[in-house]
Amino acid sequence: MIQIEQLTKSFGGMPVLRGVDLDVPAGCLYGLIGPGASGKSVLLKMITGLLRPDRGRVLVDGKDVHALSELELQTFRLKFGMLFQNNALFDYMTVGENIAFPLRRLYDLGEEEIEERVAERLRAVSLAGFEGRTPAGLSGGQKKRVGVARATIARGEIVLYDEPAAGLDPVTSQRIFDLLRAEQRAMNATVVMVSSDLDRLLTVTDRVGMLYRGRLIFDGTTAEAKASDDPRVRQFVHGLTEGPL
Ligand SMILES: Nc1ncnc2c1ncn2[C@@H]1O[C@H](COP(=O)(O)OP(=O)(O)OP(=O)(O)O)[C@@H](O)[C@H]1O
Repeated sequence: MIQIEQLTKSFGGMPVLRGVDLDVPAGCLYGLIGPGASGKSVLLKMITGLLRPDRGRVLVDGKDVHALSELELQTFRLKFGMLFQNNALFDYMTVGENIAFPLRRLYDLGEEEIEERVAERLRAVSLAGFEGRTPAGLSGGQKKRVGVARATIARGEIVLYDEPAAGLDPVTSQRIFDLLRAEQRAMNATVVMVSSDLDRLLTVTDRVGMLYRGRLIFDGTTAEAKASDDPRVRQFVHGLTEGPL
């Protein structure tokens, strides 16, 4: 599980996180929501140790992430799968090499096993046989699916997704969310997902947290988020133009 305590961060004197406390239970699909520039991506990066807080702690399975040495961090990151906003696929590698990348970096596996696992992941995201293609020749939705395959190939216990469906049509977006949910259930992974596509995000989340002006102003089940009478949460979750935001 992930425990976040009093996480605080400023950039150039501008506070982004002002003492955020948040628990993500093991096996939970947690949706992190909030207006643009409210610190959602910053929070995700802090969970993996990619960005250091000014104050506060991130505990993953009881381990203080930011107290680890660089070497310990490398081992610790084996727990994670990640899909970042821009997919971060390597254009000079084939689809198969992209998906195999975390496996090659993290484990010493034979070529045959790597090939089998890449083929299995491609089947899971409905892109069987795409090993030899290059990312440049794929549609936006296909690139996202390759990103999902890469984020899940190392079978990390924790998977972080930042805007997994940004820029996709509604049908493809829903398919991506359904795929992420199916993957999360199959691996019993702990997932934190940031998405501005609330309608679809809330079809797959167990719990939801809302960041606003540097604070976590809501944390509860998806049903509680939808029924919240906090005017800020209600306005954001229901996409209302009138309200305090
Ligand atoms: N490395 C950095 N250096 C300076 N400022 C940063 C850095 N990373 C993030 N910020 C600032 O922190 C704030 C929060 O950024 P973040 O990317 O976490 O927002 P977000 O909630 O994910 O937004 P969006 O929904 O628009 O992607 C922004 O004002 C951003 O400019």
